[in-house]
Amino acid sequence: MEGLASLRVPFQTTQFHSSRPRTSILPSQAIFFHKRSSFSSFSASAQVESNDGSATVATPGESVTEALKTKEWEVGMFQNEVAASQGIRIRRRPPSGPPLHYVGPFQFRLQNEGNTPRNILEEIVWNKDTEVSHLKERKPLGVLKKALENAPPARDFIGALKAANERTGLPGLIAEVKKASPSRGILREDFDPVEIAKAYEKGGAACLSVLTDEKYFKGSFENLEAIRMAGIKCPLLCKEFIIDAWQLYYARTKGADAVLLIAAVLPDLDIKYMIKICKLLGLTALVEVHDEREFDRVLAIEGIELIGINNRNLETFELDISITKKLLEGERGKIIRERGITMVGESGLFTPDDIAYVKEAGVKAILVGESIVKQNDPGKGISNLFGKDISLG
Ligand SMILES: O=C(O)c1ccccc1NCC(=O)[C@H](O)[C@H](O)COP(=O)(O)O
Repeated sequence: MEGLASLRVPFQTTQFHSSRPRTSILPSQAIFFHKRSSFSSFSASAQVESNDGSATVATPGESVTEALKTKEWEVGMFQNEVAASQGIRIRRRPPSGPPLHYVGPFQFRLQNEGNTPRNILEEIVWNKDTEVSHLKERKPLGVLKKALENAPPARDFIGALKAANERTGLPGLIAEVKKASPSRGILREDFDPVEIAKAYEKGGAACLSVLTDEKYFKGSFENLEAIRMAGIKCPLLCKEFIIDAWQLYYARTKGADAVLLIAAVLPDLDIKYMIKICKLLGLTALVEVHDEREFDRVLAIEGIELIGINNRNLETFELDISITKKLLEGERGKIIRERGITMVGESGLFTPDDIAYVKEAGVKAILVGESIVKQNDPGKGISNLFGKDISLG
């Protein structure tokens, strides 16, 4: 789509690319502008049928493209309302609406509280929404379904974690291939994803987590594909911000064996629907929670086999590994044991004491990035983390 720019840069992530004079901008406001497509000159009233079969009416002066954008925004607003009713604070779309104003070839939007993300997770989700809609245009679902025929077979992610847990008596390790993160910046300058993946596997990792988000984590689907094609045997988690079922198909075509579904972002119906699609594709869903409310929502969903407790608050970056313990105490821990759900402790794990602490809390697996990816030898980083060599020898 069009180039998006902002004068006030939220979280220092968007860039200004315009030669447009800045004098017309109010001091506390910013402007998003887009180059208008050739469709924009079409101004007669028109009706178009959208994906859900309903019709969108373009009023006089409004192009079909603009009308569709408005419709898309309305759907987003409905999603925001459903999500909010489930305690989800992340808004799927900016609530103050799509771009409104046209001058010459540019489309303007005043930046205000309603269209500025409230935290980094919301910013990531809004960007992902735009990114995915562009990708979908390039590779529609039909094309992906065809590509699935050539995808490598999916491997047993939970089976690998359980086997490692039985072999070592310690939580099975999902080792994360991550170059950077919003909370920590660049973690490793000399980043060779395949070399890191090989070192992790040699060091005793049961599974690998590969960041595919480019903008915030400097990851890529090329990394995921390259690791899969390099002969790595560990099952691979596609660590992505999933907001659309299309991404599940895409991840599978790139060699993923598992995907992450974040309860702080996805309403219950989305999680239920995506779990069904995952089963259809042979993908394992790691459903991530951070607090009691999210955990209870997820426990009420049928067919959940793998739940991660993220010790990092993705809105504030605050890390607290006692969250894993708190959520697994009492009735919830009992339900987990009765149902045989595999629990994963995620984020902020650095020492053998941390591992002992979350193991004691009841996790059978851990997801670790920073503490091992930063080591010169990430394989050695694994022995340091566990306080002993857990490789197959
Ligand atoms: O890590 C971040 O800054 C972050 C920000 C926004 C959304 C997600 C984020 N991280 C994802 C993760 O939770 C971690 O990559 C993963 O659990 C490993 O954590 P760590 O061992 O602390 O690197």
